[in-house]
Amino acid sequence: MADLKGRDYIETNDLTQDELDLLLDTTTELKEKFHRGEPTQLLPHQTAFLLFFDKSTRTRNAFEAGMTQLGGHAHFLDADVTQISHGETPADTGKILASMGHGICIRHDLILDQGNRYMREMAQASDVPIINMQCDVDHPTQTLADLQTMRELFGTDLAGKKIAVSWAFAPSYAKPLSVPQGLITLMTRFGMHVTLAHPPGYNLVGRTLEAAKMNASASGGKFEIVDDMDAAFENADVVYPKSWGVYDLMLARQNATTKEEIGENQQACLSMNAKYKDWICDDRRMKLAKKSAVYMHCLPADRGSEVTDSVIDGPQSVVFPEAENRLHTAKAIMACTMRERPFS
Ligand SMILES: CC(=O)N[C@@H](CCCN)C(=O)O
Ligand SMILES: NC(=O)OP(=O)(O)O
Repeated sequence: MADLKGRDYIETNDLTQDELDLLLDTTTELKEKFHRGEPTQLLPHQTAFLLFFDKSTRTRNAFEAGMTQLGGHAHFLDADVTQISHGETPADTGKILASMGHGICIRHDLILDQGNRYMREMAQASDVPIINMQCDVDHPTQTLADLQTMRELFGTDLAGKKIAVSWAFAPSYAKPLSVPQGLITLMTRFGMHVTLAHPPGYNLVGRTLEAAKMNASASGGKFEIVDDMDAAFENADVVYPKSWGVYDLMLARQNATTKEEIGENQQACLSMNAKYKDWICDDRRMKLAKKSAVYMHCLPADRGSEVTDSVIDGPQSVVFPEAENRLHTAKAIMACTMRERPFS
């Protein structure tokens, strides 16, 4: 029987199918108890440290409220006001926090090739679970909530259901790749037909594409990449359009040293995005998907760019139940990694 006690949750691909099922079943149990008003104090007197290098609304509050509901305490840490900003290493920081609490949750998503590495280095050195609240590679607490939401809508057998994970226009510089990468990696585990759509140049990182291909072939699902948002939406059960950045331009920006270089890079990103302003999820595109299709987004969404108000506020949108599921999945991940299996 699967048991995640003491384990890290850094990428969904680190877990077996049984382990993912344990997290989903625990989520359902915790959610039902929450709605019945029953206590779920599975982690009394435990502390989870929440270390944020970047901003958050949903994730921080899901983990803080979630830990209260589990009977423990979530301690918020802004990386900028810790000694990390003076160069203290992930190994040292991890050892110290592990000696004082029971789990360390980290968001470190905006710097390519750093967030995932930071979490892996801390995990090597610390003997409490490390939970990834979004890194440069994956956003596994988001995608688990997305999977939970789909299971609630379509039943636990998602085999053959089509999800369109599409790039969408945003007037901002560059959003992380972790959400689309996490989605194609996880949804292909469940036999889903995953279509990734993006304009030329907006490629995801190779190892996540490889993982999606392998997962699809192992589960009997499908994984394809197209450069046409309409084609991706055709006959979809779920549409998940969101913006992300151009990897090479994001990397160039990280390496830029002068104000001029940064300015030029930013301009290049904005003008590249602007070529694809018509990549918006609107009522016309929703009609290409199945009548029963749902619109999903991790939020925050760029209204008027990624999606029209009529779609995100319309009858096919499930973004608010999806966001609520961040709470119940966060509790399940903490409860399953910070103690033995909670419900038999
Ligand atoms: C603006 C920004 O960094 N957005 C992030 C955070 C939202 C997490 N789902 C993103 O779109 O990936
Ligand atoms: N979806 C998500 O991760 O939201 P936050 O950035 O607000 O945490």
